[in-house]
Amino acid sequence: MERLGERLGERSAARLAAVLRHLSPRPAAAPAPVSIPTSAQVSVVPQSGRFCYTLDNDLLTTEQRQFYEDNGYLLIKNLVSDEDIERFRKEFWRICRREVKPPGIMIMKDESLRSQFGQSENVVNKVQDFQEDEELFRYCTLPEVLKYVECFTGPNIMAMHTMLINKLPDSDKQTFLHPMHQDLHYFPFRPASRIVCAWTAMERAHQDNGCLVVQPGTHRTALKPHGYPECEGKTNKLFHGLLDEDEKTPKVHLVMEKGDTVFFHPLLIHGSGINRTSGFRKSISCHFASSECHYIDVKNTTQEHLEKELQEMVCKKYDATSVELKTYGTSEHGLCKGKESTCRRLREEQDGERGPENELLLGKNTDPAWAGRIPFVDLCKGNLAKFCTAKFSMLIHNDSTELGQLMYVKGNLT
Ligand SMILES: CCCCCCCCCCCCCC(=O)SCCNC(=O)CCNC(=O)[C@H](O)C(C)(C)COP(=O)(O)OP(=O)(O)OC[C@H]1O[C@@H](n2cnc3c(N)ncnc32)[C@H](O)[C@@H]1OP(=O)(O)O
Ligand SMILES: O=C(O)CCC(=O)C(=O)O
Repeated sequence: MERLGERLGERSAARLAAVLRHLSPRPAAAPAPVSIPTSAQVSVVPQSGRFCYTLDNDLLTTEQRQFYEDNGYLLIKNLVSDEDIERFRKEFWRICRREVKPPGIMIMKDESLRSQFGQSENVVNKVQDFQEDEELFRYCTLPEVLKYVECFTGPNIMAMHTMLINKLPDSDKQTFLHPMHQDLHYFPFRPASRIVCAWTAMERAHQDNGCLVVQPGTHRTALKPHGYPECEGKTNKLFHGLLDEDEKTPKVHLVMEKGDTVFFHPLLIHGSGINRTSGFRKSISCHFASSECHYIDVKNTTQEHLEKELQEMVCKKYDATSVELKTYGTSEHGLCKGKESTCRRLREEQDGERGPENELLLGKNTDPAWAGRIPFVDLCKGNLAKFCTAKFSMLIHNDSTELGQLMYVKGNLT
């Protein structure tokens, strides 16, 4: 498999690893866990009766809680500083220019500009899965963001999916329309109410440049069938939308200033239109989930065809007749430059009953290479876990696996 890694080249290999992280129920190229303390002041037990989408906390006012309960989103003005946003903007430029190449990152170009040589802010619609980019991942660890996230997830938080969207000027209806959808369609884990998206405007977002559009109250509905809806212009691959748009519920355009942040529920129906201005519309976002969430099997659900589409793409892209996840899984240390020892160790841990991670948990790991690592049990006590190995999987067949257990796979973590 190391030969496969060489053949694919660095970029493809990182991409393959990213795709497989989406698909594999087992940890992929595993970075060392990083922990960011949360306040741990939020009760993990939803308050009975009045509130079911927010947890008891000392941050949200009763009105704010009620607003989220009723509408499925909460907008906090001026949450992220200009200084941080400028740092994210600069990092985005560096990624576009390939000055930095964080492992696993996905750079999505505008379809009509794909053949264009080079990459710049002018052709990149979004970067996704930036968990290995220290500067961008700082967004997910900002205390001002996390303190709100906690109100929805509780204190044990996983950063599940990250995006920086750069909605390009769109003169010919070719590009970046986000059809109305529910994010839960992409997530094979539950419960939905312990998942929340934090979305921060990096410049003023308004109707003309394709701000977020939400249908308030739709978080109270079930997950609906998604696919490629008929819409003007081209549809982007893997951008599924509601097959039957909910015409009855009014749409609200979320006009937001730079730094404003909206937190929204994964069942809330939302999307964004095209950018009719000549400027860019940037946002940075992360989907967080409680580490007490568990994976579900998407077989025979409305999410199953997304799984199939992903599998087909992987098979086609890597010229495989079937995706043998176990085989790919063993190649991770070869594919992930600079992380060999970590990956190999985790690999050994998966294959044997006992691994260094478990020994760390048991206090028996004296290897200096593991010094300072945080065992999962501690992550559970009020920390944000940055752990892309726990990245959601569409192929989980064990419907009771906790997200946290997927981080380390084996061992009695309780
Ligand atoms: C790892 C994949 C995970 C996706 C799940 C998202 C989870 C999100 C969860 C959170 C949800 C939050 C809510 C949300 O965010 S909702 C939106 C969620 N969807 C996405 O975020 C998808 C983002 N895009 C990608 O992951 C990549 O760009 C894909 C995987 C699509 C291509 O990757 P890549 O560029 O490396 O692969 P390739 O060069 O070999 O092309 C393969 C094929 O794809 C075609 N093509 C490429 N680009 C476009 C385009 N723009 N328009 C139309 N087609 C396009 C291309 O022509 C070729 O087709 P064909 O020649 O085979 O016919
Ligand atoms: O930022 C956008 O334009 C749309 C984002 C979105 O729909 C999402 O994060 O689910």
